[in-house]
Amino acid sequence: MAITSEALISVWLHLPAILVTLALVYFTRNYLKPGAASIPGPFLAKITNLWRFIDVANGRAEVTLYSLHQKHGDYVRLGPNVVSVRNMDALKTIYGINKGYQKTNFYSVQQQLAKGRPTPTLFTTTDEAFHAAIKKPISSAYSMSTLTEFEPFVDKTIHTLFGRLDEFVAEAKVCDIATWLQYYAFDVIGELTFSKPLGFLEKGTDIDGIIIALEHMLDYSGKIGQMPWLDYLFIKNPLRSFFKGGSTGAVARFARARIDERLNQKGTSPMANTQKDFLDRFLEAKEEYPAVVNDNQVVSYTISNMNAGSDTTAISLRAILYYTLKSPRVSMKLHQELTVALEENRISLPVSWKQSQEQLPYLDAVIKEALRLHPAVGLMLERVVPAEGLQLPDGPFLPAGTIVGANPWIIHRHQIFGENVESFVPERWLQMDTESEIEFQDRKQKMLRATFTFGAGPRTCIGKNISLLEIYKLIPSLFLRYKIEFDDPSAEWAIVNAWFVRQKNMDVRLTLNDKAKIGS
Ligand code: HEM
Repeated sequence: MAITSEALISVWLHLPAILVTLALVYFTRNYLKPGAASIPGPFLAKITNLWRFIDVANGRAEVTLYSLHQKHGDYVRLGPNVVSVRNMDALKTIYGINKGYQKTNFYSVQQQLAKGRPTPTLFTTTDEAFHAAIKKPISSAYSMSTLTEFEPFVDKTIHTLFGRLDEFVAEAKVCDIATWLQYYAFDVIGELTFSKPLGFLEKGTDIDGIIIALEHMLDYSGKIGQMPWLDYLFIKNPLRSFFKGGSTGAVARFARARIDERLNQKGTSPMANTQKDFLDRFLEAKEEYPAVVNDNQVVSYTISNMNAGSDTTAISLRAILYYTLKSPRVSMKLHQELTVALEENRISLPVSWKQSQEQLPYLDAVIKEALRLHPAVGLMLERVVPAEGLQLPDGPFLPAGTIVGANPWIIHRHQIFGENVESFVPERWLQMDTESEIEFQDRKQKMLRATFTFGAGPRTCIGKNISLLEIYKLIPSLFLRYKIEFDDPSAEWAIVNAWFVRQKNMDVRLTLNDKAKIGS
């Protein structure tokens, strides 16, 4: 007995020394992680993920990472076991088809709870077999060929947006266009998914707190995703689930309500009409693939649409508008292209998808350039190195389990894109006087291959065509209908990188361009 208490006292007396020794062992093991150990990076990042947690919490992680890559080259160590990659050949492997690189637990943190259980979606699942199974039944709904079927939904929302913006014109009021573009993006995705806008444009407000809930979810998962185990202390804490019922997400509530409505009004649903929305297509998938698609999976598809497709589109629209307005030269060139095309009846208002693709090459360059300079996603698209490991070109061998990936903000500033990569130069997407057609196509293909706006590989954005439809129709229509000027031309927008790099403070004044009459 006496011996036991003496031992306990001795441990107690030496506790600080024991803890310090354990911490030293832990940090040293982290520092010496095989493979990653020889990659440069901030000292603290080599011993703890707390470094990247704090960096992301500070809200401009893409800026830190860019300067680290400028300093260290193609590979930067961001955590004991985490490597940011800028080498294009390595990225071909990491995001290659059938290469076995799975998403990391960064994505599990984004899985919302339903009845206390995390529900993986198309976007957030880390299980590749499950991903393939749930993608197959619905991938055709997102194909290029369905775009024209979705176009009337987009037209409808553009009309509603213009109705609201006209009120700012009539009252000569300053318009916070960043917010109205977000309302547009949310209402379009509501229209496309449920044939029902979420009602943001009509009410001019954040209905049911959906936008703020999504913002909180992104703030949380951007940070916590750097140390995913923290999720089990906070949102996925079993005690919290027990006391709070364990369901998260205003978006999920909205989605479930719309699905219940649809199931209750069978026969009068848009399925009976010619215009099929996403929900119709998901319900068709349920009939065709009953073993994979049940009611919960239908809800999950709709949530993926809303969570992945609304903020990202709003951010892209804001970037296009901001950079264009900030450059009088670009504004003028774009304005000229649009007004000439309208006068010659080559385009209508709203501009159709087909017209935007065939008649407006400068618009295309402007959009590509804005999405290059400000991709919506601002953290690494993390993947886990599979069993065979990864030999980095001109770098070390990384063993299985190392977390690797690219941040679109870094790749988009690669020398492949030419000079002045920090500047907004749409012309880099057009043929130069000194360049033959073949040379131009070659250069353009290289830039397109290095474009990560919509991700890359088997987990690339399924909604890319849909968002391009929303963007390529709204932007030219907006510039045709309105003369848009910043209220304070010298003011800068405010940016926060919380996984998605959202912007605020874009006050503009609008005047009506009388020549551009909107069609029905
Ligand atoms: C400009 C707008 C958009 C941008 C910038 C964007 C960006 C991305 C990116 C970067 C990824 C890959 C994420 C990763 O690898 O970690 C992704 C995946 C995804 N996106 Fe988008 N997205 C946009 C619009 C949309 C829209 C409109 C929808 C739905 C209608 C959508 C649905 C999805 C889904 C479901 C995934 C997961 C795909 C999979 O893992 O198979 N996105 N998106």
